[in-house]
Amino acid sequence: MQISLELKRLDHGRDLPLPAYQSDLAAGLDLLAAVGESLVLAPGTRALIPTGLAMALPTGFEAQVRPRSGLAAKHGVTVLNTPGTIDADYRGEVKVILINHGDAPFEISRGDRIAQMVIAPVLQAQILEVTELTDTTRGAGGFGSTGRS
Ligand SMILES: O=c1ccn([C@H]2C[C@H](O)[C@@H](COP(=O)(O)OP(=O)(O)OP(=O)(O)O)O2)c(=O)[nH]1
Ligand SMILES: [Mg+2]
Repeated sequence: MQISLELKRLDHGRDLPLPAYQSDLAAGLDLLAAVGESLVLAPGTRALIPTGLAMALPTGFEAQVRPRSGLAAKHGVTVLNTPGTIDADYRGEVKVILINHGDAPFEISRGDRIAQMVIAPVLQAQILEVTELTDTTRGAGGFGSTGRS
């Protein structure tokens, strides 16, 4: 399914390519780091990385900011709040909260692909407060409650 996504390159991202799907059926658009020359993420530290992009998602959609598995597997670098949520009414800069869980400093250069963004449909619930909930076989069981005799 295809939708249109309005993307705006901000001044500090003007020279960077727009995010793109890297294969025909890729789910995520790679996000690029709109940092200055470069930035080093020391082990155990996090940083809010600018992408130089703002956008207008269509009503009924969100964007999820997710890690790239290559960075996680090779360097222990991931998105701290994964999946980050971009609301359809957000017009500020999209930023990525990266954390270095590895044991070596991780260098981020301008234009590096640091995360990916997946567009997904959203349902907003109409909240109905009740005093009784319907009965179910599971009831209040959870947290490993099934399969026990
Ligand atoms: O990884 C992320 C997560 C969020 N945002 C932006 C877009 C999103 O619409 C807004 C708010 O995000 P969220 O609701 O997760 O943060 P909050 O702490 O609840 O802030 P707010 O009170 O502004 O909703 O911040 C990003 O740029 N990157
Ligand atoms: Mg919020």
